[in-house]
Amino acid sequence: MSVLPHVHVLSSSYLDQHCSSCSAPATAAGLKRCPKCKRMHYCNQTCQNRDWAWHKHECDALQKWAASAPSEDVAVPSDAVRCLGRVLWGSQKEGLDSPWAKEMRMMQSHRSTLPASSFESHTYLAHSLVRYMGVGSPGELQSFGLYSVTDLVDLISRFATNAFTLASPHLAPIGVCIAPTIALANHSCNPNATIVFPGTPGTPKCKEPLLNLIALRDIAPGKEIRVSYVDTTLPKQIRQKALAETYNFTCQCKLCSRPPLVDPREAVWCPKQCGGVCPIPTEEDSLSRCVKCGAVVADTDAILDATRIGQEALDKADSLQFSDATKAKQLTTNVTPILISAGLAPSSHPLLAMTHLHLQLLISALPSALSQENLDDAVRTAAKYSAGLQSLLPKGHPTRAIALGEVGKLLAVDEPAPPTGSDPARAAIFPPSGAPRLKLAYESLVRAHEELLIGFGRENGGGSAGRDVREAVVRLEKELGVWTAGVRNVLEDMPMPQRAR
Ligand SMILES: C[S@@+](CC[C@H](N)C(=O)[O-])C[C@H]1O[C@@H](n2cnc3c(N)ncnc32)[C@H](O)[C@@H]1O
Repeated sequence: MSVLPHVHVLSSSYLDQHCSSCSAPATAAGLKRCPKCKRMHYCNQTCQNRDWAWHKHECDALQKWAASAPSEDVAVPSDAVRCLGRVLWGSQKEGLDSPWAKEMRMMQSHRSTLPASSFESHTYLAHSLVRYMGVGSPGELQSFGLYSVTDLVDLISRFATNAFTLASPHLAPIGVCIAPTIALANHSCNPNATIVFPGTPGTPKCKEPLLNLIALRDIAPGKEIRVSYVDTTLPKQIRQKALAETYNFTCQCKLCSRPPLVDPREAVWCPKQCGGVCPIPTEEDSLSRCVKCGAVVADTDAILDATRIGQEALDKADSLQFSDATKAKQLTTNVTPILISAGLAPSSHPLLAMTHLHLQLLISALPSALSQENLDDAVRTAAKYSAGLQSLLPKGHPTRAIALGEVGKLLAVDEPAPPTGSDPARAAIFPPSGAPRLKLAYESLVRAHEELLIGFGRENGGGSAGRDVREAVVRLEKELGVWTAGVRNVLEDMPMPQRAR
């Protein structure tokens, strides 16, 4: 199922990097800036014209907001405020009794059961929205269908409960959107479907950003379609907290109510190194045993300390990654070994999230510092991240598919200084060099392509990410000279054979 969201906006930091209409990234030709507000950017006149129905209201509001802003940092309202602004102008444009406006109003609100933790953020959002809309009195809100403060709180609660992250075809979060039909899907931490923006070839720009609801496995007729509202690589406690705070419910899915004996999200290696794993000890339950050999984890304090330090470092590095990438990389580089030496399994929190952040930092630094050492470091980190995800997410999950593609793409980068000579000991070193490296790149990309076709839709060719990987595979095939019919079949994008009924 694929739909165009009712409204979508880019986050402030992406306004000059993506088109505000179709959300495509800037190409070499650059983007055209709105000459009035100087905030919104577009691919071309067509995209600008298409967005004008919204932007004509927004443009004035943005200019007034910027004029009264105390500093450039806050010269553009948050994406939540701009998205809500578009909801209100949209309701006026379409008509308060239009199906568009009714669908918006029918989305679930938690106004009457709002947790105290959301009072402050909702109040702040309400004040910001009123200021952004330039509304001087409550009466002026009536033309938007808001007749009381209760209606305003309802609007904000519906937004908080139903908004989706607008993501790039490679899963980078770039904004926020509302699509009432897709918002009907309830949550599970082990979902049978996923929501992506694949970027579809041949789709006119006026149809983008197209949101796709994609089945991750066969769903029997009558069975409920469930997606995940939170990152399912996180441990139960963190998922449950986020679900309670933002969505106001306690998840009862199988993963939450009947978790496995050892959840790979919260596991340490056996202290006797038998190959088994033990649950991460907690303050409340410090006795932890290996599920395979029964060995007891002795130094529980060291594990508790390491996970606490890891979480703090992760939060800090996360907040620094764009403003001070060097400092963020220092943190991930220094703290990752602490987590590893405490025995955390690669799929465990916060090691997996730390590995992911470290990988992003390594990849963004590569173009300016491409050395064999840096490239190999990035390959190793990508492989660790991908391996961690494989024990948590099902085959074809978009996050897992993208991560596997990253491994293949990094392995396929030309080696700047491959080792010379024929040292037999090198055969055991990861990543390999020369032809074995290309072969590994090829195998990873073929597997990634297969998974991208699932996670981003076979009919979409796996989306932009699937097409990128496919092109890389074809290039490597030529390089490796492996034009075998068996391999080509994998890439034919042929529909899967129908199951026997
Ligand atoms: C995006 S809406 C989903 C559609 C909503 N159930 C409806 O009928 O409009 C999110 C809200 O649905 C409810 N919800 C979603 N998944 C749930 C679950 N697994 N268990 C309990 N409530 C859930 C919660 O109230 C949540 O805030």
